[in-house]
Amino acid sequence: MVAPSPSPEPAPAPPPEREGWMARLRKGLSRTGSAIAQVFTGTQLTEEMYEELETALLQADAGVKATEFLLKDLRRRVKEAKATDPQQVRELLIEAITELLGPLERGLVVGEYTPTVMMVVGVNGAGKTTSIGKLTHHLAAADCRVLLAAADTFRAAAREQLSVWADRNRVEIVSQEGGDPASVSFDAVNAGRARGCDVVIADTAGRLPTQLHLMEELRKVRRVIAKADATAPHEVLLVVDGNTGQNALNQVKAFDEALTLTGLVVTKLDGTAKGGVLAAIALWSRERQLGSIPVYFIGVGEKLEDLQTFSAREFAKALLS
Ligand SMILES: Nc1nc2c(ncn2[C@@H]2O[C@H](COP(=O)(O)OP(=O)(O)OP(=O)(O)O)[C@@H](O)[C@H]2O)c(=O)[nH]1
Repeated sequence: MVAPSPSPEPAPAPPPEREGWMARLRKGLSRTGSAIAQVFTGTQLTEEMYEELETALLQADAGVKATEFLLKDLRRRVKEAKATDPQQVRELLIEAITELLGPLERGLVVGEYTPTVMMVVGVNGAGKTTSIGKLTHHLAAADCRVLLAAADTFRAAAREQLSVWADRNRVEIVSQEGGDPASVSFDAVNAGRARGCDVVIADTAGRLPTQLHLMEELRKVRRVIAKADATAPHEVLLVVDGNTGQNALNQVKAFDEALTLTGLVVTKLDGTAKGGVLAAIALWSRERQLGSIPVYFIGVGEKLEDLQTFSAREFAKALLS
C-alpha cells in the first residue's frame, strides 16, 4: 500500500490534448451548463434556487426522474454538509452528478478475445461511421490490427465513407456491393481470424427502432456473427447523438431491448444544450437487469482527437461551468 504523502501534491494537470478536448466539452456543454451554473450566482441558498435548478436540469434534458433524483440527493448533501453558500452547493451538485454518472465510466477492453468483434448500431446520422473511423485511428495507433466490415450494404456512400477511414488508418476492409449485412459480417469475422486481426468492427446501416424489419435484420447480423465465432459479438455498441436529448434515452432503451447492448458512444456533445441526458441514461441504467451500460466514448467534434473516453467527474464539472 502506498503511504499517504505528508504534504499532498495538487493533482497533475491533464495532458495538453485532454485539456484541449475538455475545453471543447466545456464550451459545448456551456449552453447546458451556463443555465445550471447561473442558478448558483446568488449569495444565499433559497428555496427559489432549487426551483431554478429544477427548471435548468429539465431544460438540459435530464428528464423528470433524473431531475427529481438529483434534487433529492442534493438536498440531502446540503443538509449533511450544513452548506449555506451557493458555491458550496454547486460543488455538492458536481459530487451528486459525478456519483450518478460514475457507473457509466468504464473502459473498452480489447484483447480478451482475438479478434474482438464489435458491432456498431444506431439511428441514421448518429455518427456511427465517424466514430468507427476515430476509434480505428486510436486502436491502430496502439498497434492493434483492425479489420472493418462495411455491413451497411444499403448505402454505397456509407461503404465509401468507411473505406476512406480504412485507407486513412491503413487498415483492411471487407465490403460487398449489394451484399447482405449478415454475410458481410460473417466473412469479416472469418477473415479477421484468418488474418490474425485484433479487432473486427462492423458498421451497420442507420435505422429507427420503430422499423421492425430493420431491427430484425440487426438481430440476424448478431446471430450470424455468433455462427462465425460462438463468443462473438463481444461488443454491441450503440452510437447516440447527444443532441437529441430524451430521444437518446428512448433509443438506448429500444436498441438494448432488441440487441442487448454492451456499450454506448455518445456523440455531438459539442454545441448541445442537452447534455443532461447522460443523467437520464445513468438513472435508467441503474434499474437495468444486466447492470449499467458503459459509455465507452464521447464525441466532442468532428476531428480525430474528438472521440474521448468518458469521465464522470470531468463531465459533471463541464456541465456546471
Ligand atoms: N459536431 C460533431 N459532429 C459529429 C460528431 N460525430 C459525428 N459527427 C458528424 O455527424 C455526421 C453524421 O456522421 P456519420 O458518421 O456519417 O453518421 P452515421 O451514423 O454513420 O450515419 P448513417 O450511415 O447515415 O446512419 C457527420 O457530418 C459527422 O462529421 C461529434 O462528436 N460532433
